[in-house]
Amino acid sequence: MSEINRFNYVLTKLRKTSPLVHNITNYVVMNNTANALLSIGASPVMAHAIEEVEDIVAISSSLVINMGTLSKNWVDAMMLAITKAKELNKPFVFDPVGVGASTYRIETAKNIISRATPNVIRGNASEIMALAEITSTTKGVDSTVSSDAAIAAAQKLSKELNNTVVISGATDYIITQEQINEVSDGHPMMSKITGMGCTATAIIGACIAVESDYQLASTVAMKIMGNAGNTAAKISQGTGSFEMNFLDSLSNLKELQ
Ligand SMILES: Nc1ncnc2c1ncn2[C@@H]1O[C@H](COP(=O)(O)OP(=O)(O)OP(=O)(O)O)[C@@H](O)[C@H]1O
Ligand SMILES: Cc1ncsc1CCO
Ligand SMILES: [Mg+2]
Repeated sequence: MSEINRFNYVLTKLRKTSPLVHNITNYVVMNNTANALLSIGASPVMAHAIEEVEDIVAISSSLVINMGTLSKNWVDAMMLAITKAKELNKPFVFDPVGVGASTYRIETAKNIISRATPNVIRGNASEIMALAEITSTTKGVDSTVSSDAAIAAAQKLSKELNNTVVISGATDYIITQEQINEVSDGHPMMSKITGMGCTATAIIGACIAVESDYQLASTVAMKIMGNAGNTAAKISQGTGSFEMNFLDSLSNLKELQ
C-alpha cells in the first residue's frame, strides 16, 4: 500500500468508528477542540471533574492531556485519568503547553510524564526543547524557534521515553527512535489562531484511538491539519474567516493528498 493510501485508511477508520476522545484541556480552546474533533468525525468529551474522570476514561478510546490553563484540581484530575488510562491500556497524548514558561508548568509536565509515559507528545519547538531540558527561550505559549531546531531534543525525548514525539511548525516532525516523518502542508495563518496546536494534539488523540502504530497515527493527524489548513487558507480573508473555514475544511475533507 502506498504511504498516502495508508494515511487514508486511518482517516477512513476514524470516520467509520467515530471514537470517543476524552479531553482534559484548557479553557481557551475547549470549544474549538470539540468542534474540530466533531468535524473530522470523532466524538469529543471534555471532562475534568475528579469525581468522574476515571469513569470517562473507561468509556473512551483515548485520552488527551493538555496543560494550557492549569490549576490544582485539574492537575489532580489529569493524574487520576492518566493512571486509569494506563490501567485500561488506553492510548494517551500529552500537549505540554507553555512548558518552560513557569516552574509550575515544568513541575507538572515532569509529574505527568513520570505518572505514565504518554504514547505521543506534541508541542511546538520551544515546548519540545524545554521538555527535553535543552536550553530554550519559551515566551508564553508561542514558539520562538523553528521546528527543525528542536529535532535533537525530540529524538532525545523519544529515546528516553520510547514513544512518539511530534514537533509542530511550518514543517511538522513526527519522531521515533527509528524514523522521522515530515509533514510540510499547512499555512502560516495557522499559527495566528489560538489553539491550532491544541487541535492538532486532539486530532492525534482521535487517530491513536483507531491506529496502534502511533507514529503513523500522529503523521495522519498532522496531514489532516495541513490539508485542512491549505484548503481553508485559499478561501479566507484573514484569521477570523480562516478559523471558520478550517472547520469546514475538516468536515469536507474527503481524502488526504
Ligand atoms: N508557518 C506554518 N506553516 C504551515 N503550518 C503551520 C505553520 N505554523 C504552524 N503550522 C501548523 O499549525 C498547527 C499548530 O502548530 P503550532 O506549532 O503553531 O502549535 P502551537 O504553538 O502549540 O499552537 P497553540 O499553542 O496556539 O495551540 C500545526 O498543524 C502546524 O503544522
Ligand atoms: C493562549 C493560551 N494560553 C494558555 S492555553 C492557550 C491556548 C493555546 O495553547
Ligand atoms: Mg500549543
